[in-house]
Amino acid sequence: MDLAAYWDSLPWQQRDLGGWTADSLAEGLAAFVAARHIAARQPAALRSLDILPGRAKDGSPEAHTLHLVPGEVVCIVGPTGSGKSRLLADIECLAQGDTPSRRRVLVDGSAPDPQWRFSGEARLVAQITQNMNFVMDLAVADFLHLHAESRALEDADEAVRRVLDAAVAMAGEPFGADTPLTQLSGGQSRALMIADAALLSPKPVVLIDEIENAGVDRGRALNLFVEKGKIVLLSTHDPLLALSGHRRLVIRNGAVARVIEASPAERECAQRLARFDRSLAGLREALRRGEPLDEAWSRLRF
Ligand SMILES: Nc1ncnc2c1ncn2[C@@H]1O[C@H](COP(=O)(O)OP(=O)(O)OP(=O)(O)O)[C@@H](O)[C@H]1O
Repeated sequence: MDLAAYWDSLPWQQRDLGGWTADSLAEGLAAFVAARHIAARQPAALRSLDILPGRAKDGSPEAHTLHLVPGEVVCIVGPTGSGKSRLLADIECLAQGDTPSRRRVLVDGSAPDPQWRFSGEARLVAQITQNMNFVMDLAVADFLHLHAESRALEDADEAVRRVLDAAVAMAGEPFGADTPLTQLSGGQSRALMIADAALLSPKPVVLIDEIENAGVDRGRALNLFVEKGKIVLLSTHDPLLALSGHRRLVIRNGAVARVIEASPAERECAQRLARFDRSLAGLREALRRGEPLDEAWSRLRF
């Protein structure tokens, strides 16, 4: 039953409230409730996320405690099946010793408010995976407008334009405001999700599971999150992407086995690796254009 109908069902004497009509009072109350509800749903500015150690798959204790702060990109590496997605899932649900790993996640140093764990809107975490896709039958700009308006942004048009520009800059193939969401390629969809999560979503933590094959400019995507002060955790098998964070977690047998901070020597190696990667991308492009490999190879400068 809505508020106006409830008010109408009350005895007449109780409705005499100095000039308020049932409708205007119900409207006011509804606005008040909505405002409180929206305020309660907004995650406060996050200062830190701590991941307290749990147990490996064999039950042995995990050795590392992790302290993550806004603007930090943490990469997660490890063999297939080692537990990278489990770690992301623990963060996504703000685990409290109630997942197979028994990890606990603290928000600003304390156990999180249960509503941040269980209400979709109030969650602190946005997640982007290789398998995600849009199912709405809307044009890109209409979707972004809906999101901007639901966030009650003052200049929704400007916000939509910024997300669209960032998404197009990240995607290999350009697309426009009028492109239907369902016609975006995998890479374009991922680019739009990343730009939306970075620039429109209030969620302070972003989890990314394998975006490497999506045709997205990954360096640009990560910078967008860092500029917005998000905490980013990125699980990957791609060596260049694995080296792009401030820290790298090595997962083995279900537990964080090592935490590596990139040394200056490693950063230099990473730059050389990036040059190899560009050469390989050039070869790939030449093959796509139908060039013989030896001709493309002769232009390479390692
Ligand atoms: N600490 C743990 N305790 C118990 N089970 C675990 C633990 N860590 C991971 N697992 C389980 O091991 C299985 C494989 O883990 P997960 O899917 O996270 O691996 P992954 O590293 O993401 O693999 P891939 O690279 O193939 O995606 C899952 O069923 C997961 O729930």
